[in-house]
Amino acid sequence: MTDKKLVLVSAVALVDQEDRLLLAQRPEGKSLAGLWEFPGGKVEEGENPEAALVRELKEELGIKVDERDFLPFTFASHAYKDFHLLMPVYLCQTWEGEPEGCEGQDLAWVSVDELAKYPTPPADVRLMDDYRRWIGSRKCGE
Ligand SMILES: Nc1nc2c([nH]c(=O)n2[C@H]2C[C@H](O)[C@@H](COP(=O)(O)OP(=O)(O)OP(=O)(O)O)O2)c(=O)[nH]1
Ligand SMILES: [Mg+2]
Repeated sequence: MTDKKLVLVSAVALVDQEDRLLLAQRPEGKSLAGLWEFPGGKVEEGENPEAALVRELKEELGIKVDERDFLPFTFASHAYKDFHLLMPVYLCQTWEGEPEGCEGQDLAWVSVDELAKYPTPPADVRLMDDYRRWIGSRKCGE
């Protein structure tokens, strides 16, 4: 049992044609500042996770995505000190526009070999392993 508040966050593994993953650095002043995360954010009241992600990617990265291009990929269920995070992560390889850090956040397109250089929030450690496995299995199938 837990009395922690459940926080629902939608996030994306945005992967380009060279198999690079887009990571965003959490800005100063926010929790977990400086760590590299999957772009996304909190699902608001009355929103579903896919609609929230479409909105967040427009706000944070300035790109247009179609929720039909979101493939359910993995999720985090992680106990932070003050809340419990539930975060579905979708895979998306199609979008319109060039991602920019619209909220002043730094962005990085990261190949799987470089991933270890980008420290992530604690909840993301296992997700990065899922991503490594996915890229690995794709490369074998080529
Ligand atoms: N977007 C995202 N959030 C993550 C990841 N890993 C992780 O622990 N989180 C946590 C950090 C925050 O506690 C929460 C996301 O909240 P946020 O502050 O970014 O939400 P938001 O974009 O809606 O921003 P705000 O309007 O609330 O400021 O989820 C991740 O990979 N991506
Ligand atoms: Mg966010």
